[in-house]
Parts: sequence; C-alpha cells; structure tokens
Amino acid sequence: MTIALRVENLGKLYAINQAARGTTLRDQLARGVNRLLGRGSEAQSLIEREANENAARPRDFWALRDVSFEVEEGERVGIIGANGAGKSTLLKILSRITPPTEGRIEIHGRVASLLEVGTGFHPELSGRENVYLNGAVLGMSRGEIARKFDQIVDFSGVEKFIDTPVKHYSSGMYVRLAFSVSAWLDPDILIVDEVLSVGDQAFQKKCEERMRELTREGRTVLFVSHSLATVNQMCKKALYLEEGRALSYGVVEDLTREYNRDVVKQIEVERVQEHGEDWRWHRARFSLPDPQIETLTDHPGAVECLGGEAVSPDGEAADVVPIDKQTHLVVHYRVKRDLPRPLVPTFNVYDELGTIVFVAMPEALLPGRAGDYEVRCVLPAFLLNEGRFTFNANLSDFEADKTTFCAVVGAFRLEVQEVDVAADRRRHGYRAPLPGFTRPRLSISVCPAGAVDRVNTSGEIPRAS
Ligand SMILES: Nc1ncnc2c1ncn2[C@@H]1O[C@H](COP(=O)(O)OP(=O)(O)OP(=O)(O)O)[C@@H](O)[C@H]1O
Repeated sequence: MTIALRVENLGKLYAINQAARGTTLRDQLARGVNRLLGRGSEAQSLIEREANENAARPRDFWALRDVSFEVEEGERVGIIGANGAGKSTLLKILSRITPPTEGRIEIHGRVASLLEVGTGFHPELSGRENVYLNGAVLGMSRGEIARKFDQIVDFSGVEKFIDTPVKHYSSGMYVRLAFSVSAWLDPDILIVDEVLSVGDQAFQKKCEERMRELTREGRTVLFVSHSLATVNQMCKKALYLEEGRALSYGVVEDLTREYNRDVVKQIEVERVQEHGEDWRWHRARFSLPDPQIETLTDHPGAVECLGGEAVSPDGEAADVVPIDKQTHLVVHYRVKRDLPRPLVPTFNVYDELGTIVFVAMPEALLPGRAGDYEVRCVLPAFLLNEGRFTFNANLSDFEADKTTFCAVVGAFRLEVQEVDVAADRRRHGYRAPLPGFTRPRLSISVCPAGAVDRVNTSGEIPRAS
C-alpha cells in the first residue's frame, strides 16, 4: 500500500473577524448614508448591537481540530459534514492555499485542486491563458500543456469562449474549464470542493466519470459533496467532519448512514423545540384535527379525513414494523357532499430525508357520494428496506382542475426493522445492512449453461426426461 496523503492532528484556528465590530468601510458608508437620510441614531444602534453580539462571541475558534487520516494512492475519498463543519478549510490546507495552525500533512505527488468558483483563474486573462498559467503553477512545461490543451478544451465544452477573459464566463462555464484543467493536467491528487454542483447534471456526470478514470490510473481523488448519493456512488471511503472534528473515517456506506442518522436527529431536536416535549417522530395512529399534522385541500368542505391507523394483519397498531410482516394502512374519510366523480386514494412514501420512495395507486376508487369510507392499503412484507418512512395519505380527482381533495402530510411514520439477520438464510451469510429504500424478494434462479430454454416461468428447471 502506498500512501498518497497523510494528515496528522491537523488544526486550523481562525480569528473572528474584528471588522464586524463596526469599523469597516461598509459600516462607515452605512453611517454616512443613514446620517444623510436622518437615521443616524438608528444605524448607530444597529452597528452597536452587532458589535455587542460579536463581542459576546469567542475571538477565535478552531475550524479544524485533531484531524488525522491517511489516503492511499488510487482511492476516492468523500468528505461529508454539515455547513461549517470544516470541509473547505481542510481542502484549502491540503491545496496549500491556507496553512494549518497545528499538525502536519504529508503529500506525495502533484496536487490539482478545484475549490470555490473564482480561485485558481485570473479574471482578466482568457481561458487559454489561464490553462497555461495553471499548467505552469503545477510545474508543467509549455510543451506538456500544449499537448493536453485540446483535450482540456474539448472536455470543458467552452471552446467558443476560450479566447474570452474568464471574468465574462458564467459560473457554470468557469467551473467547466477549471475542472477540465485540474483533471487533465495529470495531477497525482485531485481535490474537488462542492463547486461541481454549479455545473449542469450532464457535466457533473462527465466529471464523475473522469474522477473514476483518474483513480483507475492510480491517481487519488478527494472531494466534498453534500449529495450523499454521489459520495456513495463515487467513493469507497469517506471522512465525516463535525464542527471541525473528524467524527469517523472509513467505509462510505457506514458513514453516510451515520451522517443521515445525525441529520434526522437534528431535525427531531428542532421539531421538539418547535412543538414541545410531546413531539414524537413515530406515528401509527392519528386523529384529526391535530396541530402537528398538516392537511391540504383545493376543495374546502368537500372531504374530511377523520384519522387513521397503521396495523398488523391482526389489528394491532404498530409504529415499528418487522420487515417480514405485512402492515395495513387504514384511513377514515368523510365525503360531505356528492361529488362529480369518484376520488382516487393514494399513498406517497418518503424516506427520512424526504426523498420520495414511491407512490401507491389504488385498485379501487372512493365513491363520490356523501358518506363515511375506509381506505386500506396493504404494505407487503419485504417491500420497504429497514429504515424510517413517512406516508402521506391523499384523496384526489385527477380530472378536476384542482386535483387535491384531501392530503394528510405525514399521516403515518413507521420504522421498518430487520428481524434476525443471522437467522435469515436468504442473506447467505451477508450480515451488513443492505442499502436501498426497498427490499423486494425477487426470484433469482440458476441453471446449467444452455438450459435456459428449458427453464419454465416459475424459474424451475424441468427434470430431464
Ligand atoms: N477565512 C476565515 N476566517 C474566519 N473564519 C472562517 C474562514 N474560513 C472559514 N471560516 C469558518 O470556519 C468554519 C468552517 O468553514 P468551512 O468553509 O471549512 O466549512 P464547510 O464544511 O466547507 O462548510 P460548507 O458546507 O458550508 O461549505 C466556519 O465556521 C467558517 O465560518
């Protein structure tokens, strides 16, 4: 194993900007403008309030502290964490844009980095001149850069503007050229901040493919992304930063799961602050009205949702559902007047972070006649993967101008739980959590090569006659 990069007890101390205490040019101008407008004392008190708040804050703080990790050659490592966790600071130190306050870094090879839009390129120079400038900074000869030039411009897709000063580029064009320069000038280590998200989706995919290619060639890639899906797809390893500390470093799936859990915990803390101590994420039963449950309608007074419950087949309400058991979602509606058409009861299912997993369409419709009705949706065993899911219960008329008759947001919040992993023979010894939102049990069969024609639709091979 060859180490590409080693970080030991890295720390970065930032001084809180004293300028915020009311001495900046901006503050002086604000005072002047306000004096002209006759609002001097108002402006003064605002600046003083700001200054007092700043005085109450610590004067300096550790944006990074005690961070240690190693990256091997050819690895792609994702760096994850909330806003302000220290991700960009770490990348800036590794790119030698800012020095660390303490600790040490060891880098083997040439580093190319793509940090925020605006760094690395000179605004007055053209795209072409910037490519040469960047190559020179990386220590390449003019001939070497010239040999790579067409590839870079081709990849970036900005050939038409290559002789225009980059200050006239859109941020997307800028990032296109900047990534192409970093990724084609033969770096040993490529460092990419969230900036790629500025590019369009097609370009992002192209960049991801290029980063994979680089690591296949033995180069190392470190990148920051708020998209856990991208980090999961792109990396085997991740570093999870929280408030400047390295919480964990290791297998990407474990870390993204941990990060997700922490995000959800944080959301829960905020909900408790908002709704009080009684607030609970889990919800197997509800009755309306409930201040914690939002209901939407385009047709007030037409339909009312009275409540509902998530129950096991024997009728027990349960917010924690074993993965191998069916669950019935039962919702009670009152249609208050005759309607032009029957209504369509649907259920939208979301994961913990609000990503839609699927929408369940019904077999039967709810009659458009006044009366009380019960809608029952059966969730089969082994449909959803282990995890937490939120269900919206909806009643719609998709032929009406405004379709929503009743939408109950977050009607049910259920947690699907794994049963006995060790005893589940269908896992064939695989003990780790299985990724993904769903866990359908599909028929996967095996037969001797050439026998495919003889396999019947049930997946069984007929006995030789
Ligand atoms: N030059 C600076 N002077 C003072 N504080 C700074 C400076 N640069 C960053 N910080 C602070 O350091 C902390 C870490 O910032 P950093 O930009 O590294 O976070 P991040 O994880 O990249 O966040 P984001 O996801 O929002 O980009 C933040 O609190 C930020 O305000």
